[in-house]
Amino acid sequence: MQTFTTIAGLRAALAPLRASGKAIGLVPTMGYLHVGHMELVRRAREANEVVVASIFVNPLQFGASEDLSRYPRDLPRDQRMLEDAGVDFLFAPGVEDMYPRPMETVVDVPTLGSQLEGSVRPGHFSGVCTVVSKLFNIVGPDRAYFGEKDYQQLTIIRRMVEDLAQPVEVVGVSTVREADGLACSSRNVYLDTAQRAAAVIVPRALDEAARIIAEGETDPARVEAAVRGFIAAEPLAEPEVVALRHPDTLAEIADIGDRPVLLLLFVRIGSTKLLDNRVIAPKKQTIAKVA
Ligand SMILES: Nc1ncnc2c1ncn2[C@@H]1O[C@H](COP(=O)(O)OP(=O)(O)OP(=O)(O)O)[C@@H](O)[C@H]1O
Ligand SMILES: CC(C)(CO)[C@@H](O)C(=O)[O-]
Ligand code: BAL
Repeated sequence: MQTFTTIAGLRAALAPLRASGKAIGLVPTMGYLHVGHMELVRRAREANEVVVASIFVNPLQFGASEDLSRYPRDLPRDQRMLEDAGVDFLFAPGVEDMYPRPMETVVDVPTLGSQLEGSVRPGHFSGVCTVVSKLFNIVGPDRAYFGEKDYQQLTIIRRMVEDLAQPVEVVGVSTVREADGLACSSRNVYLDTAQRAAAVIVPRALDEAARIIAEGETDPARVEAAVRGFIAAEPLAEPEVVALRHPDTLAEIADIGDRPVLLLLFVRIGSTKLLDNRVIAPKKQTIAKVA
């Protein structure tokens, strides 16, 4: 695996491969890799002749009071993991490589990006769209891989690619979990022992919502209130976003009919944000047979 820190270096390495028609898969990350990231890499490796991973802790997507400076970093360890997984190129630019001048141009998907997680992280998704667009321009991937754990991010990126006709196929990858169900996440290292034990409330809240819906509840507000209460019963957990939405558009839903619904959770434990979600299929109506 070759590591590049400059845009020009990576472009020069990829140009002949692209010219000879090789399919390029891109896995964008912020590093401090875990098995969830490695699943994205595995999917990219099985479908593309060339795999590029990127590691860049993107300042544009962090608010002033967020964890940019303490975000976990371990480049040598990440390099070993990517090399072992058969990645061809790692792009690990510094801020000065990626943004030699303050960015004047931004990419924004404002309606989708200002709600849910965006309502508690203003500007976050614009920062994500801007850096992901720039990575697409640098790498020119045929396919790019993103986790369903960040469901709103994945939805916004799909919309950006469609709106701007960016020539890349966006591939969503199922969430990889710890043994107790907690979604793997780089920020899980922030949790102390008590917080880590409490964090299991997040996947359990998804189970609770599925149970309530399976029992026949059709009012989204009642499901959301019950799930909020379920999470808040864990003293260390603060439910910031609990929302039932349309799985494709993230639009609010008036009632839970016979279509699957998406439950999105954004829960704080101490200062750590945990994201999770599940698409829940409602209870099948049993239709009485006419004799
Ligand atoms: N558990 C997981 N399963 C599948 N994909 C994941 C998982 N965790 C992260 N990803 C995906 O990996 C990519 C890079 O994510 P990122 O580097 O921010 O990691 P993260 O663990 O989500 O970090 P953070 O804790 O900062 O949210 C994103 O597309 C993200 O959705
Ligand atoms: C897609 C991404 C790498 C852009 O910085 C980041 O938001 C992430 O890690 O999910
Ligand atoms: N995984 C999403 C990146 C972020 O929280 O900034």
